[in-house]
Amino acid sequence: MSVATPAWLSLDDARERALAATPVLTGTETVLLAEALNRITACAIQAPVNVPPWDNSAMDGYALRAEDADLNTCIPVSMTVFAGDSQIQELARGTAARIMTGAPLPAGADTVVMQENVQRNGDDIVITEPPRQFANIRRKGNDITHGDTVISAGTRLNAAHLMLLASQGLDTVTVYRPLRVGLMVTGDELQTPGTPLQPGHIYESNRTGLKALLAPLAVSVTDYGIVPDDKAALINVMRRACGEVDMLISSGGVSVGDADYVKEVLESLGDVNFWKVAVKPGKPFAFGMMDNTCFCGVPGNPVSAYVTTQLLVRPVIERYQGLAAPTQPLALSATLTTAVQRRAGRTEFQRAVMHPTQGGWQVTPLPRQSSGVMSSVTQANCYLVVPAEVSTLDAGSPATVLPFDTRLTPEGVL
Ligand SMILES: Nc1nc2c(c(=O)[nH]1)N[C@H]1C(S)=C(S)[C@@H](COP(=O)(O)OP(=O)(O)OC[C@H]3O[C@@H](n4cnc5c(N)ncnc54)[C@H](O)[C@@H]3O)O[C@H]1N2
Ligand code: MOO
Repeated sequence: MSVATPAWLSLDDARERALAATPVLTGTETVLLAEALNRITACAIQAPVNVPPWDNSAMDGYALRAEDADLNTCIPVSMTVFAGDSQIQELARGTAARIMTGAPLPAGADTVVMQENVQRNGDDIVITEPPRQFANIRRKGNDITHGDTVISAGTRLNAAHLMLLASQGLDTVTVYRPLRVGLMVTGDELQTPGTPLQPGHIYESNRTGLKALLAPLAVSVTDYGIVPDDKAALINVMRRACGEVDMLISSGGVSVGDADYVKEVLESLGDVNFWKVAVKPGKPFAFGMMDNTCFCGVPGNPVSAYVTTQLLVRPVIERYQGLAAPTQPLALSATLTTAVQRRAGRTEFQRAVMHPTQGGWQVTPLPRQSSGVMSSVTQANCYLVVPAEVSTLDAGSPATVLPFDTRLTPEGVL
């Protein structure tokens, strides 16, 4: 008897299909560096100046000609140079200049001896360690040379990029305009936090989590609120979003229940590119286009919404924003402390705790993996990835883990 294969895309295929259908922003704007963190450069940036702009000292000490630096010989100190000094005289032959870190190197000097390697006797110095030519000198353009491409187009600007742009004397940068992302959740049972809970209701938490996941991506979010399980209401909000945002993320109502209308409404307003992905949690994820607005329908179960936003929505946002190279989660190998038994078929992202040992990382999946159990996401510090075709992983076998962060919460969160 043949077994029908489910019409689900693999996670990789789903991601590829979503990325292939996603447009790239064209609008750009010039913003102050102070407002540019996490924005994406719209063009390559060439260095307007050399860094450093001139040869300068890397140490507090004495600048001189290396050939004059005979050990145990008294060398007169003929001048002093501070950082910020200009119009510096040439260094007289056979003499040294007292020099501070960052001060321009006087013409003629070709080495700096740090003051710890010098004895100062009144107006003279005696060198106790022989200096190499060009030691302790930061050469003009050594860090960045005028005209170099310092940042390429499609780069998400981090703190280091902003520092580098500032070192170039720039106070603005041209970036893609913010991606306009709409967020809606659907469900008659959903109630805004901060109000007394009504019978049959639960507190709505997905918008809070998704907004936080989107925050580092520097998108501009329009909150379309809680939409009832009602086709007309969904059509109304989704049609409005079409004219207002580049991308709409909806949560809930995307499975097969009698009040799950999201996919049907997407079909009526645009095209469903795919629905259902072989991923756990997150199977009923839907992707499509409504005119030029990209649509991502994440499942309502909180963990499913959270995980699919990380796995599928984030790459789509990055592509749409103009990021040149999509980001990849850091994947490490860890040894399983306990066996994993499960039904094969979907790539599974289990909430787990990883910790360092002398032999490398170990990983322990958390006991509660239901997609409604958000508390285990807060207790985990990584996902344990179980490949789609695998039903058993033995204790002691290697497994792939995706740390939530580069700084892990220590063991003890359990
Ligand atoms: N017969 C089947 N039933 C279900 C299937 C299936 O294949 N066959 N798939 C299950 C899977 S897997 C998932 S995931 C869920 C997803 O369903 P929906 O996207 O339609 O989500 P809802 O039914 O609207 O909600 C599910 C669950 O999550 C709660 N929820 C929804 N939104 C929020 C929110 N914003 N904040 C907090 N909690 C939320 C909701 O109350 C439900 O308990 O379908 C399975 N069913
Ligand atoms: O795909 Mo669902 O997220 O397993 O509950």
